[in-house]
Amino acid sequence: MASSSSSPSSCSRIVAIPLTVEVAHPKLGIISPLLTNSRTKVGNQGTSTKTPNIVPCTNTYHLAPSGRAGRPVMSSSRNKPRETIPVDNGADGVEALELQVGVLERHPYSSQSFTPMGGDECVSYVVLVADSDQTGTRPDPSTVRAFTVLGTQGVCYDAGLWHAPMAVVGKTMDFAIFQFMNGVEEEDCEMVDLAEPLRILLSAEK
Ligand SMILES: NC(=O)N[C@@H](O)C(=O)O
Repeated sequence: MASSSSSPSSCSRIVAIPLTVEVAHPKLGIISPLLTNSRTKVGNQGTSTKTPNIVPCTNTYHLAPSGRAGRPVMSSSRNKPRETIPVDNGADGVEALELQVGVLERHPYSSQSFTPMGGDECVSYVVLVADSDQTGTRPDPSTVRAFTVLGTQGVCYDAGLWHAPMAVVGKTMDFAIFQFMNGVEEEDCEMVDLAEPLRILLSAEK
């Protein structure tokens, strides 16, 4: 996993908002059976509804410098909660939580999807995404957007979208992760250490 540092702009808190299709970044997909469309079909003898192609499964390893092909990889992942800091959010005196994020990553040639296993309707993890800066090689911290995500929602980072490593809050979460990989470290994942951590404000509500 290749990493380098990036100097973000001055660091104020970023408020995380609930993830919905209306507010999601164009390259951030949501995986949920509640998101149906004209392609949704009834199946399994009428016991299921199935919606195909809900998020991209991008593989552009043919563009990778090594020329090594990407192959589909399905992983399981158990994630412990990240440390959060109780803070006064200054608005109505309600205690909130602050999550600090010091690293952003991207998968230049593959989408990456996280599908919870056994999640519930509580806020269960935090997703951060950012666009690249003008060089195209670093995240632009001024574009960071933060979302709280329910344990019943999965997410998909499309190829090249900068994002924080999985940040579970509350209780341990299990995910199935789907992506393409070719085994070349810097082509599978680029990681950037931020000069100062991003401070994400989470509501203390469940
Ligand atoms: N995206 C993220 O949380 N990390 C992944 O790159 C991984 O390999 O787990």
